[in-house]
Formats: sequence, C-alpha cells, structure tokens
Amino acid sequence: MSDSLVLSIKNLDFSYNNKKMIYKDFSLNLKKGELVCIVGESGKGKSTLFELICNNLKPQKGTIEVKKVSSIFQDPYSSFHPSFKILEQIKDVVDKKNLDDEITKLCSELTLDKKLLEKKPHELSGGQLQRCSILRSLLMKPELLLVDEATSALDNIIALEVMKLLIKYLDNCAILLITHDISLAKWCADKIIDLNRLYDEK
Ligand SMILES: Nc1ncnc2c1ncn2[C@@H]1O[C@H](COP(=O)(O)OP(=O)(O)OP(=O)(O)O)[C@@H](O)[C@H]1O
Repeated sequence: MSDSLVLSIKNLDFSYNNKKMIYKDFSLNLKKGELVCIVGESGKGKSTLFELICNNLKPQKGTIEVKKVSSIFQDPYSSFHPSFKILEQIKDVVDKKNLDDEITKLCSELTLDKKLLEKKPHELSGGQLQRCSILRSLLMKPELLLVDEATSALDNIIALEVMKLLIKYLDNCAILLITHDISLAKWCADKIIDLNRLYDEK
C-alpha cells in the first residue's frame, strides 16, 4: 500500500454463511485527509464493512489493507468496560506522553467536563460517554477513524461541534463515517458510498 493510502480494499466479496452477497467486487481507497460517508438502509452492510476493516470478519475474496485504525460506535456503553473508571480505560490504550495536556485541550473542544473522566461509564449520560469515546479514539492518534452514527446520541449543537472537531482532525487521518443523515453526508463528505445503489447493481 502506498504511503498516502490509509485504507485499500480491493475486489472484496463477502457474504455471511455463503448466503446473500453483501459485497461483490467492492473496492475502496482512502487517503489521509479524506472523509467518505457510507449511507444505506438498515441491513445493507454498513456495520459489516467496519467489521471487515477491523479484521473481525474474513472476506471470501479480495484484500483489505489498513493502517492504524480506531472506531467510534453508536452505543458508547459497549465501548467501555463497566467496572473501571473512564480515565483508566483511556490510559490503557494511549501514549502517556503529554497526555494530561492533550486531554485538557480535547475535553474543552468536546465541551466535556474533565472531572467526568474520574467516573465509571454508567455514571455518565449517553451523550457524555460518547464524547469520552471520541476523546479516547482521538488520543489514540489513528490514521483511519471509523465512525458509526457516533453523533446521533448527541443533541444537535454538540453533534455539529463534534463533527467539526472530527473534520479538523482530518489533518492527521482519514475518516469513514456511517450515517443515516444524508444532509450530514452531503455537508461533510468528499465522497458518498450509497449501499442501496450498490445493491441494485448486483
Ligand atoms: N453475524 C451475522 N450472521 C448472519 N447475517 C448477519 C450477521 N450480521 C449481520 N447479518 C446480516 O447482514 C446484513 C448486513 O448487516 P449490517 O449489520 O452490516 O447492516 P447495516 O447496514 O449496518 O444495518 P443497520 O443500519 O441496521 O445497522 C443484514 O441483512 C444482516 O441481517
């Protein structure tokens, strides 16, 4: 894979249990600085694509090459262990150098009270915990950020601020964003992949 690419999917075929093909000869390249949105009705294969990229599923055909990846999911409670403080779970996965300064800066950009990081996940609201999940992902300094409907639990103003922050972060990585919100996709994406259309062509 060339230096500028962070994701290279070539001629991918995938089906669960050799039933209906979800992906047939699907290819996608993503470079640092690009934001690509995946749209499509429920069941079209959006989450499956993320599972394939994270190597949790194996394609029947084709290749997937990916650089350092981090994911932000719709349900933040599934991203954190319930028994440990959020800060401990952040420190487990990120480089400790300048961590405190970076946390302070990002918390302010995410309008997240830093004191909340001392709490356990269930003590936070869904929206607060989602911002913790975004914070952790950005601190990991991924080259590819997979974002699955991550702003849908946030109120509109915070969701917009979070999207702006993610877009700012594009200087350092590429973003693949799953969304049902076509107007959001049109607003922020360099390219939109519509899985409804992909399906029609099969
Ligand atoms: N583990 C599995 N085994 C068999 N079939 C599965 C499995 N996971 C998903 N599927 C099927 O594969 C198809 C694609 O599922 P996927 O979850 O990727 O869709 P999606 O576009 O992300 O949907 P949603 O918008 O509802 O999250 C669906 O028809 C689903 O029922």
